[in-house]
Amino acid sequence: MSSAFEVRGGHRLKGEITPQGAKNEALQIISAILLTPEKVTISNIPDILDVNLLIELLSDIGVEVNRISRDTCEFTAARIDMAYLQSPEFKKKSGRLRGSVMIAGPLLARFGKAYIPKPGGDKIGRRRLDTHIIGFEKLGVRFVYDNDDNFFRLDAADGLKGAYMLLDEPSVTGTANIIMAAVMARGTTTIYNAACEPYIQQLCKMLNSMGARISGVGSNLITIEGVSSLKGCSHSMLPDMIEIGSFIGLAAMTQSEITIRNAGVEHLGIIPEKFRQLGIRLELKGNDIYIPAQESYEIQTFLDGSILTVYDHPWPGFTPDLLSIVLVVATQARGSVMIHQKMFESRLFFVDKLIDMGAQIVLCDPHRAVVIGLGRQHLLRGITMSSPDIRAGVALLIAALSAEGKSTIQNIEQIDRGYQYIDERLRKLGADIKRV
Ligand SMILES: CC(=O)N[C@H]1[C@@H](OP(=O)(O)OP(=O)(O)OC[C@H]2O[C@@H](n3ccc(=O)[nH]c3=O)[C@H](O)[C@@H]2O)O[C@H](CO)[C@@H](O)[C@@H]1O
Ligand SMILES: C=C(OP(=O)(O)O)C(=O)O
Repeated sequence: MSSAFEVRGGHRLKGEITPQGAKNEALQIISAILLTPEKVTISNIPDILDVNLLIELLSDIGVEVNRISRDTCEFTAARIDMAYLQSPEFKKKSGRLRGSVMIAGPLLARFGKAYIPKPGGDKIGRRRLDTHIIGFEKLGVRFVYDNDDNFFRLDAADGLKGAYMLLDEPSVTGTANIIMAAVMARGTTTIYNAACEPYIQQLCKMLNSMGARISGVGSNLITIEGVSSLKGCSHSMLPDMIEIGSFIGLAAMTQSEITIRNAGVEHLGIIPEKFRQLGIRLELKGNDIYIPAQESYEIQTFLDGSILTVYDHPWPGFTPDLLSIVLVVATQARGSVMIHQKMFESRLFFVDKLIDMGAQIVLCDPHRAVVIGLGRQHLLRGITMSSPDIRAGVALLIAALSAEGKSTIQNIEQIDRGYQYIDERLRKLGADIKRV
């Protein structure tokens, strides 16, 4: 696969686009198939690098994978090769994505053993696994950490036992991992300060349809009554809310009229409202989002007239995965906004590329940037740049599509990790983008 996008910007786009199935949900759901020896059918699977890698990893450890259509797979985890989990190939492969960490919970639940190599994913700051490991420990798991090759060996020789736990932080993958470990533990597990993103809600819905007994779904207090086994099920992924937010930003930045079809609007939480705070008009029409072509948009202030701050917060707050998009969209707004990325310390450094393109941004420190909107007084200039992480990559792509002239975006594997056939889909809206 080639590794750069060449974009000629400054064109208005028009048309309809349908979001892919949610990447971060898919990584949880596909890990959960390990909880049963029976067949599990998953649909609306996004065809993206991270998800394909996870499926490959499962197949390597013995899961039977039957792709019945482009977005639907049947998985049967009847026999698992536990020895493979200690091999160098496993360490290497799972080190290429973040989601691989979530096969540990189901393996502990079913086989009482698991191994976690240093996971991959975006290099956006420290990404500790403490919440996962401490949660497992509360369920009776012992762990050994090999410092030399960043490898956790987890063992629950006496089986898992339900427990009460108050998480140090509402980690998304940590909560998913602990829930999956606890579904077949003896007795009751209570997780307080649990993450409750739609990804987690969907996971719980799937597990309950497999026979699990989870209550409190959607809240930060989850109760799980252990059951002895789980059966097969069918599950369909929600539309990817991060892709939806990216398309809203794209429409505003390129003054385009775009309809996002089947956007699962009831699951978007505060996302539409945050884009409205930037002055973007959008209409929720049934399950679609219509964004009219807008000559300009003006960032709101707080009620007292002070400068708006957009910051990340665990669900139902605003997801950190859309802050890079909000930031890029603000560069062409009228008005100013402070972007405060509280969770990750290296996710704002990509602003230097936007500054090179002509944006007015002050990076105050690794967590905060002030954007002074250009209000379309002049367009950004196309440049050659490299995509540092998945969301910054798409933010740069949006900038390039709105910019004057040609841009080249390198390292687009980062974008392909999470956005399905993005060039092809954007071309259908009229974008001038090609892989080179
Ligand atoms: C595969 C997957 O699903 N990845 C998502 C998942 O990653 P992941 O599950 O790895 O992220 P976590 O929820 O564990 O935490 C992310 C970071 O935020 C920090 N933190 C977290 C909670 C909190 O209240 N305060 C705080 O500072 C953590 O220390 C960590 O550095 O959730 C992140 C946070 O929504 C998203 O960016 C990732 O896209
Ligand atoms: C940070 C992200 O992904 P990952 O956790 O897979 O690195 C993301 O999806 O924005």
